[in-house]
Amino acid sequence: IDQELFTEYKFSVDQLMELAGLSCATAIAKAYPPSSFTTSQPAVLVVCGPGNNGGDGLVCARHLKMFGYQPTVYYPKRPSKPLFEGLTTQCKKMDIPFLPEFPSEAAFIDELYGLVVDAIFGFSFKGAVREPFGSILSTLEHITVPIASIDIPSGWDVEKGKADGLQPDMLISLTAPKKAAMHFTGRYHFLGGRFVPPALEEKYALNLPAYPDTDCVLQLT
Ligand SMILES: NC(=O)C1=CN([C@@H]2O[C@H](COP(=O)(O)OP(=O)(O)OC[C@H]3O[C@@H](n4cnc5c(N)ncnc54)[C@H](OP(=O)(O)O)[C@@H]3O)[C@@H](O)[C@H]2O)[C@@H](O)CC1
Ligand SMILES: [K+]
Repeated sequence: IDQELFTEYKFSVDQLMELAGLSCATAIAKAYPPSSFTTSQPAVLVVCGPGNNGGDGLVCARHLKMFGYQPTVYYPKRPSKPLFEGLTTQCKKMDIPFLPEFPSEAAFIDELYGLVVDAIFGFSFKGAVREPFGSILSTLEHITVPIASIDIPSGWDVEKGKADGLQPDMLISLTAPKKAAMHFTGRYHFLGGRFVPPALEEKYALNLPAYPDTDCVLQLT
């Protein structure tokens, strides 16, 4: 589906990433309004990985800032591609800080942020987690503030999940929930990425639920 959107339907990655990231920020704003934060500011740590899932995270951070949150980004592995360089510059010009190092202890994250956005890996993740993401995920497994995972909880097998892995409070499935979403036990499951043309939805019998009105997200649970 991903391939066809680009090759046959002629969407660019930037277009879909913008809609995906906007969906994520919108879903977060619905589940965790700024008033629900116990930190003095609605501070959010957005952890971005090296692929398109990380790109969704950068777009999400920019929209969160627009919505009145205080996002901070951690982006340790930055591909030298115009798309990611552009998204990084856009965030910096929105005064979104980039952390030079990941907090060494889970307690530091709990103290400074009210929410963590997991934009590390999406549907192309496979095999054993390589550094620096192994240590980052180990720290995230010990935080107590909620985690909102974009598309798939990072470190999970895309189909089978990971019983002893990250247990996010929120999952924002993009386009359609992946098989691992069956193992999600957090409080909020949203569907986002309202950009699948009906013909494509039909071809793959996606059977997507209807989005309400003009909303770009739909709460599933
Ligand atoms: N149409 C759609 O559906 C849309 C999808 N979108 C989004 O794109 C996401 C898919 O993005 P994607 O394909 O770029 O890959 P993604 O999952 O981010 O990760 C790959 C990166 O991780 C790395 N890596 C892999 N395994 C690893 C390991 N074990 N340990 C360490 N590193 C590992 C791998 O590195 P490499 O193997 O190349 O070194 C590569 O750099 C999708 O989930 C959704 O969020 C939207 O943006 C737009 C519309
Ligand atoms: K993720």
